[in-house]
Amino acid sequence: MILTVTLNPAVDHTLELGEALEPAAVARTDAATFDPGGKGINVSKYLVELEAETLASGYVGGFLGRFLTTALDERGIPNDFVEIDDGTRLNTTILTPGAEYKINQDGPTVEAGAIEAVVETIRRYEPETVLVAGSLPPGLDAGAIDAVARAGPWKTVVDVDGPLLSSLEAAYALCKPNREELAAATGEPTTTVEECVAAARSLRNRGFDRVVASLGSDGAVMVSPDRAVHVPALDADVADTVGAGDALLAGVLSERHRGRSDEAALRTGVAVASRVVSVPGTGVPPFEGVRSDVDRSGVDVV
Ligand SMILES: O=P(O)(O)OC[C@@]1(O)O[C@H](CO)[C@@H](O)[C@@H]1O
Repeated sequence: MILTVTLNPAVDHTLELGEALEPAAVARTDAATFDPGGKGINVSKYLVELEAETLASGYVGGFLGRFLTTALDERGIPNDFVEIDDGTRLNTTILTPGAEYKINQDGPTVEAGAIEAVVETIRRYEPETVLVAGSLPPGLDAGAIDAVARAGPWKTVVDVDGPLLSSLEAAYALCKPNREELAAATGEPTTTVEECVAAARSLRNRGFDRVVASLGSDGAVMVSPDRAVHVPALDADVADTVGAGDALLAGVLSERHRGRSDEAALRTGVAVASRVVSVPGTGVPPFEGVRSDVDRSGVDVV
């Protein structure tokens, strides 16, 4: 099982507007969705669609927390969250013709000692892999993620921002920075694919067995102990990019969990991400035909 931990989940509110946002004018729309979100939760949503065994965990609280777990139950996403007193946040995406605005709240305060309750939940399910993904809520620091990684025999994967990535101290099976996070974590240039591979190699040497970097329209690279592979992006009609990195990670983790090669895993990740960018917000599009997208994708060993 791949158990995902989202320490700072969100309800994703996505609004599509027919025209640009203007100051001091009321914008109106009938295109609005609410999705259970946060990076680990999204990965679990995509893993279910890829028929991989998963469970979503983390903290929830308040009426948005209740909405989130109810929505996951209704959508058949296995979940077991720790309840906290403060309320789960609402994150907003506004899509206008040609522009994407994203506003993320800080989230509820969580006491440092509360990480033990999440660790207890993880232990109950004996997962092979644990993914910790997304921002930390106020009250927690990198030590909480290291505590999860050190608490059991599972492989731990992380998808966190650059400064947090560089302050982790435990051993990790994989991390998935985007281009900016890779630059922030290493202080190295990441303009070209070759520079991203070099930066990913130096990040590998700091305690991450594999580094998968999502590079937007340049696709993605994976640097593992013995090689580096690059898969270019597939053509897609992009509604928005929210959740693209989570989709890439879900594709990679599902295939690696099935014992497939790094190339196969990265090609699947890129194919899944190209599906997810075609729908607004963090809803799950149909994944039929994703295998033939994988066959269409190229791969270079770099
Ligand atoms: O504020 P964080 O935790 O960094 O990111 C949260 C978030 O933007 O990430 C997901 C998309 O990747 C969304 O579901 C969610 O709103």
